[in-house]
Amino acid sequence: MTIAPTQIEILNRAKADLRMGLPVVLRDGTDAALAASAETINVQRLAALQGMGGALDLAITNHRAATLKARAYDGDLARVAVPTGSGLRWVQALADPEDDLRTPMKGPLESRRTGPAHLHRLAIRLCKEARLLPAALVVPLTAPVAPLNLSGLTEIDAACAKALIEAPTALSEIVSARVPITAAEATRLHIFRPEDGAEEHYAIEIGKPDRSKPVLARLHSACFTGDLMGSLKCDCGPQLNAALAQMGEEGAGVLLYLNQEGRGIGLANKMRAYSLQDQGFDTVDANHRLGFEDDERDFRLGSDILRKMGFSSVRLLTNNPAKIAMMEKCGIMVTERVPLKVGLNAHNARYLATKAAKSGHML
Ligand SMILES: Nc1nc2c(ncn2[C@@H]2O[C@H](COP(=O)(O)OP(=O)(O)OP(=O)(O)O)[C@@H](O)[C@H]2O)c(=O)[nH]1
Ligand SMILES: [Zn+2]
Repeated sequence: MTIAPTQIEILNRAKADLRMGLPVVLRDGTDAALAASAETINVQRLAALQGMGGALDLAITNHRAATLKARAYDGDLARVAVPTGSGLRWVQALADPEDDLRTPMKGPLESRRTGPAHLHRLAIRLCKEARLLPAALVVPLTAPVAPLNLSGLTEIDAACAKALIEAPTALSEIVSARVPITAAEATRLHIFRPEDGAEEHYAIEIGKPDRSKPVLARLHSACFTGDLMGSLKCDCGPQLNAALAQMGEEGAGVLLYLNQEGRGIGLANKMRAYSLQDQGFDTVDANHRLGFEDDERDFRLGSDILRKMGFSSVRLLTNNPAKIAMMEKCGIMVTERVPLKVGLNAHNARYLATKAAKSGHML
């Protein structure tokens, strides 16, 4: 063991760099590129990337490309050539759909069809991991680009990074303590910390559930607006309270509070999605216009925490069949689905209907 950072630590540094607007170096064998977030880059750094003389691309997902009517020759992504002289506003208008309806004609956009796209794909993935808009500026570092002083920039080995991002995150329990709550006085809160330095996740254990029997369980994804503000746009707050109340009544249960805000896109992007919903798009289309999949969550976290707590089978409080499928795939047996139908109101009726129609949620 040396004191030098591990690949996973370097990867996390890269996410922080992207959030600050700093470019990172991506290397894969002889291929190398400089990548930066389209959302956070500033005028000076954009000018520096343009001054390198290489083929500067804006990498966007196929979903964002479809909205912009840009060709996605790489399947899941498009490499849109950044025309000489384009400024920060051009880049931001392509990355962020906020003004799409006001200024619909952004083109003509020219997508690159030759050359490799794997570093562009990784750059988009890193932006998503950093909870930024999934749009990255990418410029090759191979000749004929002007030599650049890269000292101090975080350098990532692409193959390593890809494997690390795809692997389930290892979590360990840091601490647990008694927290009496309205739903049940006998409640403990457990804190689980991922080894990659990312956000912690919580388990609320009610009573002392028998580990040899299926436990009444809920995998609840963080919803700041619903859980804390009492937002009427979704059903999260009432679901959270109803689940805890049912566990309290039965005297046992476990609610995992997973920090996957906005189905894994982060609160800032969820607010962008809400702004699009105010323009008339539904919850799924809003995610797509931003460049995301409908659901970017990783439910492997949930099965890992349950296993670490000694549970192997659950009675799952959910209306989402994807959660059941994922639990079973990850080796947690779902002996029963317990429906959780609360919180319907005039503001969230369309949202819930969309989830039923497009994401297979059970009404
Ligand atoms: N991107 C996005 N996320 C949203 C929106 N509305 C709510 N969310 C998020 O959706 C997630 C809902 O989480 P859950 O209630 O655990 O999951 P679910 O898929 O609805 O499944 P069940 O509630 O178990 O039936 C939370 O992370 C919310 O922050 C939206 O319009 N867009
Ligand atoms: Zn919510």
